[in-house]
Amino acid sequence: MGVEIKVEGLTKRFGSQVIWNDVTLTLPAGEISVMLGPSGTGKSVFLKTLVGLLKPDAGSIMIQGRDLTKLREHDLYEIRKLFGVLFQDGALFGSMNLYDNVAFPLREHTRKSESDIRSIVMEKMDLVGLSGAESKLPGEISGGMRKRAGLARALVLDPEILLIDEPDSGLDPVRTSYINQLFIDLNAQIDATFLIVTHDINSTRTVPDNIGLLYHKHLAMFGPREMLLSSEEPVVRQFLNAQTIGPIGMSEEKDADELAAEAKSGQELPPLPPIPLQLGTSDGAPRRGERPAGEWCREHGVTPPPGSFQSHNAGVPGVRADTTPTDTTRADVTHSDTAPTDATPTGDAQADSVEEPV
Ligand SMILES: Nc1ncnc2c1ncn2[C@@H]1O[C@H](COP(=O)(O)OP(=O)(O)OP(=O)(O)O)[C@@H](O)[C@H]1O
Repeated sequence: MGVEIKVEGLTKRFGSQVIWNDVTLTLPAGEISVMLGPSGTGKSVFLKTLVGLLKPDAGSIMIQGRDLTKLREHDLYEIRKLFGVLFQDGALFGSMNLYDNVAFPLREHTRKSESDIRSIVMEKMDLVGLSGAESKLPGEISGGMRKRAGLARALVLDPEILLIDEPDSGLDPVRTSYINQLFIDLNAQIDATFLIVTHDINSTRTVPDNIGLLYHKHLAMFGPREMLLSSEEPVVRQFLNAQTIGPIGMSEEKDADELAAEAKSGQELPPLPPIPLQLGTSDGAPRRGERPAGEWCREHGVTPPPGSFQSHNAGVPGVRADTTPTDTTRADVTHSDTAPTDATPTGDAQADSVEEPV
């Protein structure tokens, strides 16, 4: 069913180096959240802290009424079973074929028979579109397939929480779209709480229910996707729109001289781009975290940037162009020469996507 994770006042240091300070956020049960941040701001450290691999210096992580930071090794071991983790490279054992890699957590952490293990492994391999690749070694397959094998392995213990570190690193844009679709479909099917770390702005704008931004040793903002995509806060605005103008510099914060020079030259951040529709499931099944397009903006009296929530994404698998309040349907489709005219995807579309050899 997915469980809520409530983080309060979390601080992590390595020696005298503060990684982040006083991080407070709630990952809502069953929703997809994305964590962003410039390189080195401690996103991976945050994931490792959530799963109990690193101890924070202060703060709490509440899951099912228990503070994970205070648990003893045995209880921590138990609570870790709620988590599935997908590391950047899939973290597969190079000498084991995919079947054995995916079966590994079941053999390590359960007493299931080999025939039960077989049916679980085959089900998860199928879920990520890797049926038929069981006997391949990690070195014989592409980076995208390794990520999906890592995902299958993260799923075998039926996690309530899925932590995913840079699923799109090293993937081309098409493969990134397939894996994004897979996350949306998986979230609808297993209803777990997802936290994805990514640098991919397009994925961030279209996939999650919530977005967080770590910057300069603190959490700059965390909240619903529409809140961050309509935010005028300079750091959030600069990062989510991939701009050089703004407080974030090449190596961290710009200094006062750099900002003054920028202001003097009259450089300003461009207007906010339209908020795109959120990616839907391939078969149109609803997800728990899904909200009607524009709902957050309406409820909070925020005027979204012009052109928001229109069907520019018609033809993208899973995007239901016909359900949006400001939908102007095909007139808005700017790529009508390449996009299929029927924007309503079918179950087959999903099957095609997961069978694609990535
Ligand atoms: N075990 C460790 N011991 C000491 N320092 C560490 C350790 N793990 C991470 N760090 C430091 O913590 C900081 C944050 O690292 P982290 O990998 O979490 O950043 P990130 O935001 O995920 O970066 P990227 O986007 O480049 O992957 C870095 O300065 C890193 O060197």
